[in-house]
Amino acid sequence: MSTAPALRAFEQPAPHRVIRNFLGSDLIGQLLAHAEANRDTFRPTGVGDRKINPEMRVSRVLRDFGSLRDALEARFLSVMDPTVADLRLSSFDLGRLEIELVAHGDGAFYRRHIDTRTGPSDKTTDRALTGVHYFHAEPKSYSGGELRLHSILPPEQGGQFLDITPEQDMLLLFPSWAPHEVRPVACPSGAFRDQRFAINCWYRSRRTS
Ligand SMILES: O=C(O)CCC(=O)C(=O)O
Ligand SMILES: [Fe+2]
Repeated sequence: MSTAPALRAFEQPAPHRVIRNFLGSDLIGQLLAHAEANRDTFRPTGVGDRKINPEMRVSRVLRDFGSLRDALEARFLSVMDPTVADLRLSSFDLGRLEIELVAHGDGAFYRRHIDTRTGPSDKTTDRALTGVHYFHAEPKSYSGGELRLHSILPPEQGGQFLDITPEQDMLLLFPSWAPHEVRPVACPSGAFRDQRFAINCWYRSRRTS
């Protein structure tokens, strides 16, 4: 099928940016310890207003970062403006950061979605920019779990995708409207500490009307 030139951008995966060595090994160590100490507090993740839907999403989430929250928020905030410029996104007025820690164990996944539609409803802000920061215990003991970044157009209409493999201490940023998915994870040991950990950070834009 031939696509009108104006639609070609919709065949490409959305713009994205990768920042390596984002938090440093000290903070990674503290995050792993925090995750392990709170392993029983992780809850099944939901979609939309936290509705659990195991056809769509399987993983567990912790929203309490304890004493690590301030350092994490400062770090995520520091890359917002350069990322908006780098990805040529429309600038927005930050309402708040939404952060959570997600553990994907053996068989976990998240099917294709856009983050502007899957978050909790909030009358004053909307998710504008998504950051996903990956970390894991060494040696890395899971495989799969690639972040698949899709184009706006589906594959039947010429849409393409790109798989990004999570690396230790890597931050991936993309616009929250970009369709994406988490490919299934294999974590054969079954140990909690071997799971695929990711901090989701949504930069929420204040609504103007
Ligand atoms: O863990 C990831 O790579 C992305 C997770 C995600 O898409 C989400 O929680 O909305
Ligand atoms: Fe997402």
